Amino acid sequence: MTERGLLIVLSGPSGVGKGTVRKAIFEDDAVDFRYSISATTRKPRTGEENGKDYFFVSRDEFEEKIQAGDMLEYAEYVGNYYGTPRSFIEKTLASGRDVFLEIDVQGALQVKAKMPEGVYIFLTPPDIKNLRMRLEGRGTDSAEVIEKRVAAAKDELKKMINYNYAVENDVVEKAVDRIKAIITAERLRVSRVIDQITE
Ligand SMILES: Nc1ncnc2c1ncn2[C@@H]1O[C@H](COP(=O)(O)OP(=O)(O)OP(=O)(O)O)[C@@H](O)[C@H]1O
Ligand SMILES: Nc1nc2c(ncn2[C@@H]2O[C@H](COP(=O)(O)O)[C@@H](O)[C@H]2O)c(=O)[nH]1
Repeated sequence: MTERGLLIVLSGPSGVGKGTVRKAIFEDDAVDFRYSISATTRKPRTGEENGKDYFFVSRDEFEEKIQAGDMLEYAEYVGNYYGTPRSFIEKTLASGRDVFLEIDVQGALQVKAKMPEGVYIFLTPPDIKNLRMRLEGRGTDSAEVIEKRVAAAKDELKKMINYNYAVENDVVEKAVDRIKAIITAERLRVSRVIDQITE
């Protein structure tokens, strides 16, 4: 029987640097896990590609997918739907490959309730002031949306306790190394547990 892949969930407030850190992790050729592309009703930002950054869909399409049970989890965040397509996750894990999700806190906690065996990592900013500066510096959101994202972040930080790990994103390279170390340790732990069961 094929050993199931490991589910790795990177989460945390908007603007903390999840995408930046995830892209840096995937630049490493030795990384062999698959990235789960989310669906969203948000409009693409300059440079974003359908099927690469997100599957960009209409609200009607998204709601049809919810009704059909096609979403492993979904959340409405600052006026748009975001969700994780279920079939990719199930097929990839069943084939023995590890899957990496980068999703918001509401979604991560939904996945954790369904798949507690996953590895749940909360990426945290040095502080809220720094988070706001990152959102402003990114230059992709209006002042109004930034206020909403910062307000959401204050609630999300309180949910850090529900994760297996908290990683500070003070310096991107350091955060990347910390996350890689967690994944290496978790893979070893899971394979050793399976060895003991099958001994
Ligand atoms: N360690 C860091 N130090 C300083 N700036 C950072 C750091 N990590 C990321 N940034 C910057 O912060 C901004 C937000 O990063 P990013 O878009 O990766 O966040 P995110 O958590 O993926 O946001 P969202 O959830 O909204 O997609 C970007 O401009 C990025 O370059
Ligand atoms: N619950 C989910 N949240 C997701 C998913 N994909 C992305 N996100 C999170 O949404 C916010 C906003 O993203 P942005 O691209 O508009 O800045 C951010 O926290 C993302 O991590 C998902 O599939 N499910």
